[in-house]
Amino acid sequence: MPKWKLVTEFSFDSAHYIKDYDGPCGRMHGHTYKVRIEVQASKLSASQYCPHPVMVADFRTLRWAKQDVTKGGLDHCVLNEVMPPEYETTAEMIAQYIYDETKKRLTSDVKLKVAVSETPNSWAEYEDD
Ligand SMILES: Nc1nc2c(c(=O)[nH]1)N=C([C@H](O)[C@H](O)COP(=O)(O)OP(=O)(O)OP(=O)(O)O)CN2
Ligand SMILES: [Zn+2]
Repeated sequence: MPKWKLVTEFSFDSAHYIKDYDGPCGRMHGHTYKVRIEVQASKLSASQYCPHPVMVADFRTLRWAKQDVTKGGLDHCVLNEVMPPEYETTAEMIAQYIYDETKKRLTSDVKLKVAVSETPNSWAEYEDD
């Protein structure tokens, strides 16, 4: 069976604090978050921007979180104020949030994986099989 895999990486700058964290991460501070999104599918589809079945998913769609918060993304915001309260602002749950929001924008056959990094040496990855 044919299979396509797309990978896109982007960053955004935002502030956050981890609620009830005993240490500096409990105070408001900022990161340049790095995000890596991988999608896989065995067929191509039309998209929001292109009516022909020529893409797994449009890179523009996958990169929604890179946009300024006033345009629906996560750039230049306080994540605790923008993400729904059921998500804590750990790298784990930011990855989960980006996964959940990205999944809504994709066709159901597309397999998705999201990784988030707050600092150069640490990554959290989320997928849901
Ligand atoms: N599993 C997780 N652990 C931590 C998270 C997280 O999201 N998931 N987040 C934090 C803090 O947000 C913090 O900003 C990161 O702190 P830290 O790892 O200490 O980063 P530093 O670059 O300051 O690390 P140094 O080792 O001091 O250079 C903490 N943990
Ligand atoms: Zn932090």
